Amino acid sequence: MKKLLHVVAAIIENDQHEIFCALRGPNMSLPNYWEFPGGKIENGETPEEALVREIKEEFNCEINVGEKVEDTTCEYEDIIVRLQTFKANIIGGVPIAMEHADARWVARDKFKKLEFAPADIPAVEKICKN
Ligand SMILES: Nc1nc2c([nH]c(=O)n2[C@H]2C[C@H](O)[C@@H](COP(=O)(O)OP(=O)(O)OP(=O)(O)O)O2)c(=O)[nH]1
Repeated sequence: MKKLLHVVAAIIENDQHEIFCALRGPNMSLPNYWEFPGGKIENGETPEEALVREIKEEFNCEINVGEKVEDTTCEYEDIIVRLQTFKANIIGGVPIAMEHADARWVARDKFKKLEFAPADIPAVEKICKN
């Protein structure tokens, strides 16, 4: 049976209505794809707790997690990934990429230029409609 990875990601919007997006590095799994920042849920964590921890670890800032945006399951050759996305606000610090190759604020009309990871695409489409 394929292993199930449960992953969470944050849709963080600034005052200019741009969304914070991160580029996975060449040595990470799923290399060179853009994603909404987040990561794997650890044992005993709620999705919201995991998201707060991952954003602190990977982008050195504090967030407040808001409403759910999408819940997508994506089947790969070797694993199944369930990605839950939530809206989030920065409540402390300025996000900087500690592990990713790049991270930046992106306007919705520029999303088409970025190659997003497969499980992130339904969330991309949803927020581009709003
Ligand atoms: N956001 C997102 N993550 C995905 C997708 N497909 C996929 O396998 N993943 C995997 C890659 C990572 O293993 C995990 C995201 O968690 P993470 O950001 O904490 O991963 P990581 O780089 O620390 O972990 P890893 O390299 O050790 O696997 O989900 C996808 O389409 N979108």
